[in-house]
Amino acid sequence: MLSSLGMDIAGETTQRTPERMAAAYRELLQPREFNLTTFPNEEGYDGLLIQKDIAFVSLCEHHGLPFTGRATVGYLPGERIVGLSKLARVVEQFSRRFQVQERLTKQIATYLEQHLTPGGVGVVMQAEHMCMTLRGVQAAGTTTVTSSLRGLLLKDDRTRTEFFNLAGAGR
Ligand SMILES: Nc1nc2c(ncn2[C@@H]2O[C@H](COP(=O)(O)OP(=O)(O)OP(=O)(O)O)[C@@H](O)[C@H]2O)c(=O)[nH]1
Ligand SMILES: [Zn+2]
Repeated sequence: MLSSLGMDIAGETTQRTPERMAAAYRELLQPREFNLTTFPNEEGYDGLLIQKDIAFVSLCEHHGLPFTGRATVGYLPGERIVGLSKLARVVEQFSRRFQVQERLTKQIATYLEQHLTPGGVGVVMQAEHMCMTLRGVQAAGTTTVTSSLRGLLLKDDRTRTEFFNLAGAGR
């Protein structure tokens, strides 16, 4: 591919470029392993917990180009609470594969719903897709926003409003 694009892959600096490029893509497509550590909700915490601005990098399955942005993940605890770092690890787990943003957003919500059995889950993702900002339509600066809501965050107006207020506050 690089030769056909005009790169001299025999050059001293570029002879390992095909190999480096393959390794770079492998790295982007290889999430780190993790265990979803949970603890009993001993305090009976019944408020929303929201983690904002989790940076992620994914690859668009149409062009193999990155889309990057920030995720906000929240849940309403049931009998167990999750270790805080694990929310960002779940985002990484599903980001580091060929994706579309809609599927990525749903997969994170479904995973937390199934593994935490919480009162509700909410995921909001905003991203820049390089395939539409750097090439193609070249809509520089465009952000795509997706959301997936489960349980009370979907069904209960007050909880949903609180989630979006907290998710939107700050930056
Ligand atoms: N729904 C959705 N579409 C995406 C995502 N990432 C990229 N796309 C779109 O996938 C579409 C692929 O369209 P095609 O017409 O087959 O490809 P293309 O000729 O390269 O299209 P252009 O990008 O418009 O030049 C484009 O409109 C992309 O913007 C995503 O996460 N979700
Ligand atoms: Zn694309």
